[in-house]
Amino acid sequence: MPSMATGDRQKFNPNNNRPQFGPKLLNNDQKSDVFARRQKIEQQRRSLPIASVEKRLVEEVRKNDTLIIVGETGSGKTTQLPQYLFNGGFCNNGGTIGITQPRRVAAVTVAKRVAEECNVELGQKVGYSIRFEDMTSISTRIKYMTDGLLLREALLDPYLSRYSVIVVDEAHERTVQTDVLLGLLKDVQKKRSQKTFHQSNNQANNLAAVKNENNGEMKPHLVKKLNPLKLIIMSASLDAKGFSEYFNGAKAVHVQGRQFPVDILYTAQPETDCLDAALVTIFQIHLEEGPGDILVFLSGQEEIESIEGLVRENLKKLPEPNQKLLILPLFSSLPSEKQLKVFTPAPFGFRKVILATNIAETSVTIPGIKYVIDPGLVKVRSYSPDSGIESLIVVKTSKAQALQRSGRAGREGPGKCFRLYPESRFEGLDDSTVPEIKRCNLSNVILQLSALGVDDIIGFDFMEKPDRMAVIRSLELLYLLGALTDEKKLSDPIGQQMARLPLEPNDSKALILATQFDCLQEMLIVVSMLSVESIFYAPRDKLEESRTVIKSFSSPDGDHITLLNVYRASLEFLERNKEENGKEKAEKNLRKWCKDNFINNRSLKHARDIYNQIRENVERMGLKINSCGDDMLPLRRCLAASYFLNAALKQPDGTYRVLANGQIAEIHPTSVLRRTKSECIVFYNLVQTTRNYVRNVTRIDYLWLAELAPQCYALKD
Ligand SMILES: Nc1ncnc2c1ncn2[C@@H]1O[C@H](COP(=O)(O)OP(=O)(O)OP(=O)(O)O)[C@@H](O)[C@H]1O
Repeated sequence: MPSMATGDRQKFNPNNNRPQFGPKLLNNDQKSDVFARRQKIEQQRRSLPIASVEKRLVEEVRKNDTLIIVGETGSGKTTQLPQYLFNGGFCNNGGTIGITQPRRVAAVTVAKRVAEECNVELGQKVGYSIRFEDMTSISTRIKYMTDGLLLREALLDPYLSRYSVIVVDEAHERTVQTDVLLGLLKDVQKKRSQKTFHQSNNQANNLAAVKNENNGEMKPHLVKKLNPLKLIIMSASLDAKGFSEYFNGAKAVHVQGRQFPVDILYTAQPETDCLDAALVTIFQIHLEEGPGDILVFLSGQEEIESIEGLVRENLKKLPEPNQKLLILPLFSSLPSEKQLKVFTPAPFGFRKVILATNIAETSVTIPGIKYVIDPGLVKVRSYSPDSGIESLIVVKTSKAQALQRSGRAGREGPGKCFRLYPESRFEGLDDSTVPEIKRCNLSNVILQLSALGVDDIIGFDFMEKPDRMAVIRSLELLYLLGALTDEKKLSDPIGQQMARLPLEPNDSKALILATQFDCLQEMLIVVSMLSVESIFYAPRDKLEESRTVIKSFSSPDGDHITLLNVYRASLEFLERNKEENGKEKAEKNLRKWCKDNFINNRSLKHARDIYNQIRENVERMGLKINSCGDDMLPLRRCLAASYFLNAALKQPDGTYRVLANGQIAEIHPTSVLRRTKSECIVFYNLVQTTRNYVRNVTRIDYLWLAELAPQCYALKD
């Protein structure tokens, strides 16, 4: 899957686009509301466990260049520490306090809260910056951002000289980005204490590239002198010892106390059907417990949408007064404005039920949540360097994750967490999650590090080294794609261009090549459609009907072109409707069109957003956006030229053998080529369930491989 940042794709420049407000004149009632809210916030802040150790924490940061802070969920780390440091003078030289979060939604909502606590307009003293959305200005001193964004800033400024302090929050999550960032920050600290500056050619190139990507704008910042970088690693559930060892014996402090108690409840027996257990628990809470909203953790969009349907169905069976349940999904590919809906209070008399993936697991405070339902499962990436198979698998959470999940209750008052498994299972869980870097394909990480001037990946100071075989496999892939030179340096221009696209290397290569095959317009659509989960949906009770309708889009050449057909048909429908009915009505009609055609409207909209975003990227890179019209041959050839490592040949028994590694797989039942007679195919991904399945498949000519990927395939005759 492409590593696409999600959410609102609008580029936002607060200084240009924000409406200018004059002083707001409030009437007396409004004034007293504002006053009461300010008093409530002040009182809340004073009662947080962290408030009693403010002075000590500021002192510890002053004394130690690196500090590890561990404190209960909800104790006030994320919202308060940056304010304490600001008040403690850590921005006096014009420096900024940067706080990284593994997820966009946390960066945005926490920044909003802290701006409110500081009584400032968001984007001024307090702001946030996530990919394609920058809510900061030259006066921003407390800046929340994703860890990926700080990595990109490092391309621009290898010293991270704008920052006096960097706080890596939720470090226990150990995402790939966090791990790369930790290694990089360690190096930046060293460089800043030495006060020498060396800019490699690579960094100079990247600087130019990123400057260009930001429309040539670089925000000025006011650091007069480079002080040592203060680094704070923070979480409620991290292995302080491991982090301390990595940071050369850095000091760890523990903030004691939690704000409100959370009752943990377990089931007596293991549950065989987690979705059903979650459904029953939602209604049990709704009918038997007091007021308060419910947060349910589910493993993915599909589970969320399926339980959403079941809750709605069951709700209709309840007597009228009990039907006041507001169901809100929350997953990463949901557009930002929809994600943020969960943070607004439910209408009077209603109870919110938020169906979320683990994006709601850390950092966020969702107002109103009193009950958490935790089935104890999470979807994670898994990668086998031997087979080259990367898949998403559902596994048990770690203890750290269970703790974080229960910590989403008890933030505004006492809460309850319903773990849908017996207590004995909790005892057997791993303490922490296996770092993502140990279980994912590393080609993207390598590309990122190469762009940062790190050529020796094996020698890079990772907290935990990735598997050597996985590094070798990923280097091989990048080499075969032409992204790396023989000296393992980023190639120019292919590697440089690939590093600038927010996609997996195969997808970036497909876009770069597409312009040569005269089909960039089509490839942009295909890559965007492949970036989202489940475009089609087939309700259990309408299986036959949905199959017939979906068939009308299908192409005998395969799934990529089928997806292209869906996108084109929806766009044509939308444009025609806009002319006749205006934008708003057209969007509404499109929703109905999607429903009638068994297409997931949310996913389609997300694909449109991604399309606009990547199109902007490739335009800035100067690639010519050309189209092959209705002739699909160039597109198929381009797919073969980019996904050549995912080529497979039909076996006499009807299965397929992946040419690059000999894996045997079947075409997935959802593919339009399921019953194909095609001798040779390329596929987008290989998933492992009870069997190996290849998904998103296109028919190609075997001979194209030797012609288009001679570095990998040679003809014997
Ligand atoms: N948006 C918000 N609305 C209402 N209260 C909030 C909001 N954000 C934070 N709070 C309050 O501030 C408290 C501290 O939140 P904060 O995120 O700083 O805690 P934390 O220690 O970082 O927690 P975690 O480890 O779970 O991220 C919350 O428990 C809640 O009471």
